[in-house]
Amino acid sequence: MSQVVELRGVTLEYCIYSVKAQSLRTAFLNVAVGGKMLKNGHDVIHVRALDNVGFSLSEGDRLGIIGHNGAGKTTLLKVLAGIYEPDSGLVSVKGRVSSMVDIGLGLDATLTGRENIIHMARRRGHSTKEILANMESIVEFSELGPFVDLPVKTYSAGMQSRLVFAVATNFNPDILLLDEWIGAGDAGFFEKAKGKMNEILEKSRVMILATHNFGLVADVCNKLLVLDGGKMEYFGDVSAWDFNHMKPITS
Ligand SMILES: Nc1ncnc2c1ncn2[C@@H]1O[C@H](COP(=O)(O)OP(=O)(O)OP(=O)(O)O)[C@@H](O)[C@H]1O
Repeated sequence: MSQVVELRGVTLEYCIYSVKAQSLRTAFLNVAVGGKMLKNGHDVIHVRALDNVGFSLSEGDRLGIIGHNGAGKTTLLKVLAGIYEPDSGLVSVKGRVSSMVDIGLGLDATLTGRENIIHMARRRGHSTKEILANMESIVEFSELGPFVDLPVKTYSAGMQSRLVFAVATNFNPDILLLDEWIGAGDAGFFEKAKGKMNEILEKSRVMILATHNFGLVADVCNKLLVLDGGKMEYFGDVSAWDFNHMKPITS
């Protein structure tokens, strides 16, 4: 089966400059969750958010990424979306990617919802003609009503989430990246979003979902990646992972 996504030895460090206060630096270095903190002789701290991550996904795979806060889930999705370049390693993603990774990143708060739809869809490689043909279905799905013609800075987090979700899922992407997409939005929209996700799951070649919701992973995904401090603790079939004891099932 052809590989749609392939990562090998992916490592990424964030540099935090000018961390001047010694107490803050010590606090950083002692933190229990998150990527590995490394300091140099100057006022710079490096956080290794991804450390030698490698896996491949084939046509039809649905990957769930789990891990503690700061484990590197969002960073990995950003690498897959092409938002970040890794410091080292190989990333190969074949196909049209649609991501709902960083809501703030995709939206311009000064523009209206409708204008943001155009911008987001353009960034995903769609033509103006294609976007305008899909505009009403995106607006309708977002359920923003008249708010769609107001600046996004007037939206709540849930409303922003609806808008990004409506664009991200409208065009039947080859590869769909979702980050805690269930976090925002009310119960009604969650049910609708779940239905929509199932619909596009049928059509997308690969879906990758980062979440803390183990039940959702067990329901929707066939593959699982467990990250811990930027390192891969497990990659394999969901059915071979014991979510209660957070370890592989041993027969
Ligand atoms: N922009 C940034 N600058 C510096 N460090 C960052 C930045 N973004 C993330 N990090 C650090 O990288 C590590 C991984 O963060 P990431 O957001 O990928 O984790 P996560 O698994 O998605 O966490 P959560 O479950 O809390 O959303 C953490 O230690 C975090 O502090």
